[in-house]
Amino acid sequence: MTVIQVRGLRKEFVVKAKVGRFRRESRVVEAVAGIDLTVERGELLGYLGPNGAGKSTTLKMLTGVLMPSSGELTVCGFTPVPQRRKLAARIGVVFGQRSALLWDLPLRDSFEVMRHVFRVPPGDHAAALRRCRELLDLDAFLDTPVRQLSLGQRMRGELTAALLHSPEVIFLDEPTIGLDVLSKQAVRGFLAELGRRGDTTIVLTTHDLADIERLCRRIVVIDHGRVVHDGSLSELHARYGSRRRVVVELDTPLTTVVELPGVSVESVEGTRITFALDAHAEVGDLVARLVSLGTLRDLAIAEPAIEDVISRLYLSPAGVEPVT
Ligand SMILES: Nc1ncnc2c1ncn2[C@@H]1O[C@H](COP(=O)(O)OP(=O)(O)OP(=O)(O)O)[C@@H](O)[C@H]1O
Repeated sequence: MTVIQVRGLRKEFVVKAKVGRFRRESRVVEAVAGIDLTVERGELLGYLGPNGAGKSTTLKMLTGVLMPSSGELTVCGFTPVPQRRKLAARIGVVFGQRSALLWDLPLRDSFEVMRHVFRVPPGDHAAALRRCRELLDLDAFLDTPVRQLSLGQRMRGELTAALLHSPEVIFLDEPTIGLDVLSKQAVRGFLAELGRRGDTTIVLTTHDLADIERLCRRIVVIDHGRVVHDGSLSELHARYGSRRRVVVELDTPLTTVVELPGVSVESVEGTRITFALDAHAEVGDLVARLVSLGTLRDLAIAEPAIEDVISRLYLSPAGVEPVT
């Protein structure tokens, strides 16, 4: 079942910029420049892109906060801005910088307010809260006023608040930003569990590469307001020619140049050489060559790092065939 359907979505902002000492000129910023996207029920989608790519703007349009300049979009069958109230009952939103919690009251009271706002039957509310308490370890700070919570504790509270009415789709904008390692793990573990159950669709923007590796089965990358990749992480690696590294330890320094298709020398430190292999190169061919030179002592293969592939992707201009 399709829960998000987006066709030709655009958002332009008119900004005033100072020209010279006194004059101000209007300039149009195209934040989202024609996005098509279909998301099915239960998908866990990573929505990525460099700073200013248009991620938050897209999320704001999907959640009914911003009116699109043009294009069509439905979320859970609703058009977000005109049907914002109906949509609010079906979605959950966690925007890292904004809080849905009541600052001066204990966390528990915010959850009680949510129950009334969304008219959740008491039994359903209690069951949802019990699950969040267990999975997010809330009990130690349920009675603490929100303003006294640490960032990680608050984020766990925000996630709970967004989920208590059992939304079909949850939108998360940078949910792990600024959290310590343990809180990050708690949040990721919770989202992974939510994803595994398969009935909640999750759309997540993040700059944290560990979030992507741990959670996102599908990755949509945008740049300059356009989709430049839509697929799995392994497709991303294959498409952007991410390179494995083979580090070899030799008995004596190499005197012959090793020339193989798709293999290049990345660094040489005495008898230790790091080779970079593109997606089509075979490790076996490199090993066979080094053995034939009679010099190989030890070898380690490092799989492509996600940092490598994402930085290559962000550096390749949108619409142009990526580097291989
Ligand atoms: N209210 C606004 N008025 C004017 N320009 C805006 C407004 N909101 C966003 N923009 C511009 O639209 C573009 C996309 O911004 P957006 O916040 O969607 O990017 P992002 O991908 O979420 O970036 P980041 O990773 O830094 O959060 C940027 O050039 C930004 O300056």
